[in-house]
Amino acid sequence: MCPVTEDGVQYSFALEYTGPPVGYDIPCADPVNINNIPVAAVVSDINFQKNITLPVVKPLLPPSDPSKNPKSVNTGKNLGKDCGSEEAVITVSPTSVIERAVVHNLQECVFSGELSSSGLLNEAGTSSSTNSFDDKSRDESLLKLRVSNELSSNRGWESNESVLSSADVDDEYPSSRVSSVKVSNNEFNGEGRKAPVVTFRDIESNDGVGDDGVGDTEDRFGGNEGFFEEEERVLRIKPEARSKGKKGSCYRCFKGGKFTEKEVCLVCDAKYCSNCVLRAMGSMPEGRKCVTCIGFPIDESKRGSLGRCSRMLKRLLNSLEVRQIMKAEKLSEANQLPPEYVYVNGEPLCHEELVVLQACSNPPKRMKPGNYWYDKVSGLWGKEGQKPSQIISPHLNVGGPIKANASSGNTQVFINGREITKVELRMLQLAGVQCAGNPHFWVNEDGSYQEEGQKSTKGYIWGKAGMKLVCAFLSLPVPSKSSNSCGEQVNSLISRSVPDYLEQRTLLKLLLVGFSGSGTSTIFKQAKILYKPVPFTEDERENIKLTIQSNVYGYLGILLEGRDRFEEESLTAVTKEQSTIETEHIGSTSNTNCQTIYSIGPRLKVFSDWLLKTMVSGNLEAIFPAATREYAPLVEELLKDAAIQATYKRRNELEMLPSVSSYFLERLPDGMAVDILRTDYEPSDLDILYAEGVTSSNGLACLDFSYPHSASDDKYDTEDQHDTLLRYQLISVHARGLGENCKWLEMFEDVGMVIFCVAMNDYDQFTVDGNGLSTNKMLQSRKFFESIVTHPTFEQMDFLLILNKFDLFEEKIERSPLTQCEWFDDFHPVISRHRSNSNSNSINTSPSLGQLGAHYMAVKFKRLYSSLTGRSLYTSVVKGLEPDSVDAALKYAREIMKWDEEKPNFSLTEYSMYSTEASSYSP
Ligand SMILES: Nc1nc2c(ncn2[C@@H]2O[C@H](COP(=O)(O)OP(=O)(O)OP(=O)(O)O)[C@@H](O)[C@H]2O)c(=O)[nH]1
Ligand SMILES: [Mg+2]
Repeated sequence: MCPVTEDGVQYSFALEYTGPPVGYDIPCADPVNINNIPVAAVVSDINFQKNITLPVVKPLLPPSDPSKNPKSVNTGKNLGKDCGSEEAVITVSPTSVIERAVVHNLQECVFSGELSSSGLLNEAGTSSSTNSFDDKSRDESLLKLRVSNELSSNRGWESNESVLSSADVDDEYPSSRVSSVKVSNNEFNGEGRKAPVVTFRDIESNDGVGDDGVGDTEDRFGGNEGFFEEEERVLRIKPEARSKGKKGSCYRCFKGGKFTEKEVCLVCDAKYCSNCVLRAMGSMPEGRKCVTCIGFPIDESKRGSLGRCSRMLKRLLNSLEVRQIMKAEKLSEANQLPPEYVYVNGEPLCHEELVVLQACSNPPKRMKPGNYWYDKVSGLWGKEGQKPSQIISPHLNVGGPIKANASSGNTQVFINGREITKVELRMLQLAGVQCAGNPHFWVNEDGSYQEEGQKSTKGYIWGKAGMKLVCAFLSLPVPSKSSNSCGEQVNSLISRSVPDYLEQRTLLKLLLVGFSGSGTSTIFKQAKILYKPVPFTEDERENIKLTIQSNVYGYLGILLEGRDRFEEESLTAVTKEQSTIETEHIGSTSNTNCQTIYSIGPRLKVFSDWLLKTMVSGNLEAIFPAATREYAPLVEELLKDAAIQATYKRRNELEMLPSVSSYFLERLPDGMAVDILRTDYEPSDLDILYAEGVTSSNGLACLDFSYPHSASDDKYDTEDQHDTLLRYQLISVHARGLGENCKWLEMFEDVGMVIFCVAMNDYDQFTVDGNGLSTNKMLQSRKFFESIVTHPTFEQMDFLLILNKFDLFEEKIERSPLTQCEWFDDFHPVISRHRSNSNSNSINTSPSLGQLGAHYMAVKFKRLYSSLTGRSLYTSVVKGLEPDSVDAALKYAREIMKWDEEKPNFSLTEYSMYSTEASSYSP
């Protein structure tokens, strides 16, 4: 049969794999399925001059390539296009799957090549077969496409397309528009050594199809059961969208440009503007797909966006419709992950195995096509070549036996037959497991372990206090509560008709870092208060209360010290004055019992001396909280004493008194923090936020949370129901906790984004650096920022910069110029106090000096970041301790992560535009 096109030129295709043999365990008994041949490539849309699109091949995650970014893959697109010749050579890497082969404008094409026993297309004529995966073979290989032309005449794809574009909203799916692949595997034997010929045949071109192929085709397609016989299989090929309009325009009306908001088809990537989307996608029984794409599997790179509604749809449809469409998108059969795309311990899954895996009580999160390893005894689960990412339900009968090198460990320590990674070894060591002598451990799902060959349990890995934190720090999983039910009821699970795909929850990690005093602990506490129904337990509140009370004692101590100093200074001044008077009036008696405004009575003096002595000796913590009860009346008296009040007025001279102390010391109308020191004191949320030392200042803190659904989210349309299902983890780690040269950062490689905090009011403050030199705090913050953003672990990571403490900054910049920091020496704002904004009628909308400063600072960091990484930095300003401000910043972080998932749909300019737009100062 001759493949023919509209222009009368006939083509035949030969696809050959000419690279070195590579081994993928695709069983050869598997029917030859073009969807499942891991040849590699990444060719998207090869357009020959004759308007033929040849195989569209999507990357499958290579076994040891954690690269999540499909953009990094060479698409070979231009190669095919520019070539325009009759033979195109496309460079591909041999670790991908031909997902779609689309033939436009042509009625049939033949893919000829050979499958090796490992299921690979191999150089035609040779029958090499390899089962082992050889690293070298992963190198770029060549895939040859040959096109030869003969003459013929027939109608082609273009004429189809005109039918397509007139498709009406509720049109039934026109099966005539389905192309099909006819796979002939009669030459295919069980060993796969003989070259099968894969024939692609457009359904309309079947023998005897007349010019008006549409009606014919429907009949043919309706009755295509007959095609599924032993000898031949007919498979659908996904439609490939091509816009006739200019680049970036709507695929239906050809209007608009790159920046027009568009909805994307999950299958063919066609993009429609808001005027066309409902016409092109109809009632969306399987979610956002063109009417013509219904029934086709989705583009795997879009799996992450399943069920995540766009703003456009929310505008166009009512919420019930949106919910139904999103539900259909997640649940419809055609959209489910094809089991054969998931390899577990080197074996592709079958349908039942995938169901078992997804329906178990603790399933892998967000499963995507790829290669995974699974330790059935402990339930440890991870991507091939990587450390474990999760502990799923154990004892599931899926995939093959685990391989020793499954996680590419090189520690010579084994768990259930797998050589563990360095991080796991570190975890074992921290858990107190003896790892000397290259032991082989047997670890059960409850964490109990024993050495192979021995009977007694030596201990419990995750049982030790603090192990959860250690694991969180090392980004290692811990057993979830649901995973320790021993033995899954596999059979009953298989019989569950619909696996609960909705429950595929994921944990998105946000790493919060910043230089000392930048406010990370405060943001962490804010997140707790904002997103946890019970932010602090009774015990925690009691501890916080004690912390705050001891802080206030600390402030009091600083005041008392100050008072001593001021009193002494005054006395010296007075004595000096008196001695002058005395010399002037010789013979008068000297009076050493001088009183100053800083003097206190003897009783208070005794108490003050005792308190200072206790504090200096570091015993305050010990006598606390007894002190609160016993000395409360004395403290109250002290705080109200005129001498202390006078000292407090000169607080700017007390370097040791942190500015936050004003919050606690000035909270009452009578001026001092008396109520705090009472035993019945209950700290408010704001007290907790202001309190120093509530979260560990050295180490690491983790917070698991979900963003609650709030009314304001609806208003701004930033939230969708699905988000309340997503779990997030905020990991706060102190600069000190990262070790020298941030060496611990590599433990956070699986975080979704990094939030970096900078205290804006640091610009005129100094601190002593590691070399004992006094350095500007902002410059130190910048240095820390540089080392984090350039750390190899975070190469592809998104960064959100939080410019913190705007309230303090705004107040400070009015009296202390920003140029005090040498990095900001070119800040010369032009302030017009009564300039009206050209965009509004309001008077005096010009930004304040603080706002200009914040914007300037954001730009400085953005420039620095892009010069270091070539990427754009997201920024957000946190106004102060009001919850709304931190809430906005953390929700912004969530939005960024959402965009990240949809990144393939964004162009760089669109993306960076978002970042600039969204970065705003809250005032
Ligand atoms: N006024 C004001 N104070 C803030 C803000 N954010 C944090 N603070 C205060 O700044 C001080 C330091 O904040 P922390 O959150 O402890 O800073 P950190 O980065 O954890 O600091 P270390 O752990 O000590 O390195 C605390 O007393 C906070 O109450 C803010 O936006 N406005
Ligand atoms: Mg802290």
